[in-house]
Amino acid sequence: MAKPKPIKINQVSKDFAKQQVLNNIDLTIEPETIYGLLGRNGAGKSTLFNIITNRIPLSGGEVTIGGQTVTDNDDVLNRIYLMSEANLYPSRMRVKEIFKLTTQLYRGMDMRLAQTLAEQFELNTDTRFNKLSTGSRSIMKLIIALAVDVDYVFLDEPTLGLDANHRRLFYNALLDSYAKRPRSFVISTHLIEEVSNLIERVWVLQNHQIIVDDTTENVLNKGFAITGPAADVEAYTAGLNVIGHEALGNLRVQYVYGELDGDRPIPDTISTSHIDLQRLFIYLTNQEVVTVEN
Ligand SMILES: Nc1ncnc2c1ncn2[C@@H]1O[C@H](COP(=O)(O)OP(=O)(O)OP(=O)(O)O)[C@@H](O)[C@H]1O
Repeated sequence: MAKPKPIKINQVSKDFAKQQVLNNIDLTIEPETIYGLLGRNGAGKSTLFNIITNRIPLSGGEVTIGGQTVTDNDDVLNRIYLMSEANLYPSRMRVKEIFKLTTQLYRGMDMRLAQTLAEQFELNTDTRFNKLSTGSRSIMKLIIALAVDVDYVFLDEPTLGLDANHRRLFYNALLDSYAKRPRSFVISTHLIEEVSNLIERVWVLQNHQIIVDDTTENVLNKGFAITGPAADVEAYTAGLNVIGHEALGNLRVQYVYGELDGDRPIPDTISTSHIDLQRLFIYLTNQEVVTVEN
């Protein structure tokens, strides 16, 4: 089967009344790649997902696949699945009926996988949707997202309401399913450390724009903690892209995003180490103005 065409997000903007949410977003979603979309509460993650999947209209720009717009285009929309908090199902419908409905709305669904996952997650498929707990609703939607036959799956806070065991089960099921049938997943989440081993590419949405669009590996390689006596640390980090700092007794830690200056010798009093994605995200999104060199 030929590889699907990438999704291109070109200069996409969105305003709600007078409130600007997205400002000229440019992104490419490649086939068979797992992305993490990170952003603080209200940054616009769900809005971006809703636009890409044609749930809401955009205010400017366009979203295309292979040159075709996604707007009201069923031919391309049936290759894209959005799992979100919204409950779109008839409330009295049973889980197994919802699975069947999904096969009709998309190109199909791997019913055997859906059944296996339902057993693993202990979801009774005879239960009516309105009788499911919050966690069980999430589980049902996750099962559909993993079993539906599409090229692009958008997961908007997929683990909402799931306990730690179920979250682990889901991450494993996602990787398993991806290995058997590679396709793209775009995951928005606040549980950054839990997905950092899963995602190949990181997007950070902040101040209406994408401020990071890079491989997870590159992003992690660019994040440093520089620790030592305050005067030495400040002298060493002068001119570098400092995104945050902390005082630890007599020591100071400055967090840097970007290249360290290779020509500048590191004093003996200073230690440098890499930082995790969660901490990097906190500092990148804590500031009014952030300079990010992609
Ligand atoms: N239908 C709507 N009408 C008006 N404003 C909206 C609408 N949907 C979203 N917004 C506003 O757009 C902004 C972005 O919301 P969105 O839900 O996309 O953020 P998010 O990044 O998904 O947030 P969270 O992490 O809290 O779920 C918020 O200020 C929200 O209040």
